[in-house]
Amino acid sequence: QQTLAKDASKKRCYDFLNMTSRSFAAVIQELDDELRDAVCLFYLVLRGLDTIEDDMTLDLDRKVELLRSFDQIIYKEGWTFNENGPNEKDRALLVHFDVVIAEFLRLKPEFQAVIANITKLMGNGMADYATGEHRENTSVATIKDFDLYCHYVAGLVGYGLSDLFAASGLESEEIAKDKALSNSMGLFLQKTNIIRDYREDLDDGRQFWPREIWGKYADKFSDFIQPENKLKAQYCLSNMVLNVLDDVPQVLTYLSKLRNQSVFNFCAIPQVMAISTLALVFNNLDIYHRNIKIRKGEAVKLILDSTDMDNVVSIFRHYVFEISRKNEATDPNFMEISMAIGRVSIQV
Ligand SMILES: O=C(O)CO[C@@H](C(=O)O)[C@@H](OCCCCCc1ccc2ccccc2c1)C(=O)NCCCCCc1ccc2ccccc2c1
Ligand SMILES: [Mg+2]
Ligand SMILES: [Mg+2]
Repeated sequence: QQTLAKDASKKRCYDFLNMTSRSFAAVIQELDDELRDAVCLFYLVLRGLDTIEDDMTLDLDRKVELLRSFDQIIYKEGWTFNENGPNEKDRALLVHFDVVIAEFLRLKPEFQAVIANITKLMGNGMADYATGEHRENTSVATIKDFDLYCHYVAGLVGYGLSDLFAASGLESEEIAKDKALSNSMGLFLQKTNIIRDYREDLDDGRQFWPREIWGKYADKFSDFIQPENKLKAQYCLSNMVLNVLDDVPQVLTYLSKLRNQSVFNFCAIPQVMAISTLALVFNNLDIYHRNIKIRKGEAVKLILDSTDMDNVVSIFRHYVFEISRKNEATDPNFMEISMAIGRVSIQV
């Protein structure tokens, strides 16, 4: 009877994984046995934390209390949460979070420790950001703030994944040593999403683009949706893409160190989706009006092709070339973008 109950709650966790993630559920489920459950629970715990961070209807003090104590909450058997607003997209995960906690507590202690440590760092980072001096319109001031916020919400995921890869024995301890490489794996994904999500976040009253960049092109963050600001909007966008290109060399270096096939697929697929998305959004003013996504057919092709380093390198070369083709000489960022592309091109 016990095993039946245990299998049922594990199955429910994978149902929550498929419910809360379009892009990561498939690649997580392809991981080898030694890693699959740990990475699934790592995702669900952090998605639960992010569901609290994203909820703008929560009282700020209540939000901060939950963010800073989430690393202890995941040890509280039976804990659930139903204070999320009705429109919070993943509220069901927290309503049934006792199932996630029960499975988390069945992981090897070493995996639990990695997940709890990253949860503590991310929860406190999110809380610091939510209560920081720029709290009034949750805006990011400098490029340094931008890198720090993305480190909290995504770079730390890279840290934790590298630790899990090493702890599982499927990758060497070496992969977890170079924190800058693990950080870039998260920054590249998160920053690309932040560029793509300009309009969705603006409508939610949130802005993650650093004022140090967009302030060069407009007085207000929402100015870019006005047709008369088309040119400024294009230059601001290319400036944002330039900032993201900095992480490409480290992403390729990290991927080249992986040895386990299932880990490589898991790491490479989100990165090739991101470089494809980056080429799509570059000089594409539609991002100021709607959420654009790469076509399904292209995504499928990328997934099938991203199984070895040579293919991944040529996929990056293809999209970096596409960005250079779209790069316009009249753009004030033209030279910097050409040089950033040059730095990547000598590597791919
Ligand atoms: O609400 C949403 O749907 C989007 O939320 C974004 C936000 O609120 O900014 C934002 O929330 C961030 C806070 C929660 C992070 C949850 C997460 C994501 C992916 C994982 C993959 C594997 C294991 C654990 C994972 C944990 C978000 O989901 N951004 C997507 C990019 C995050 C990338 C994380 C990441 C970092 C390094 C990686 C290295 C290799 C493979 C996957 C990687 C994945
Ligand atoms: Mg979110
Ligand atoms: Mg969030």
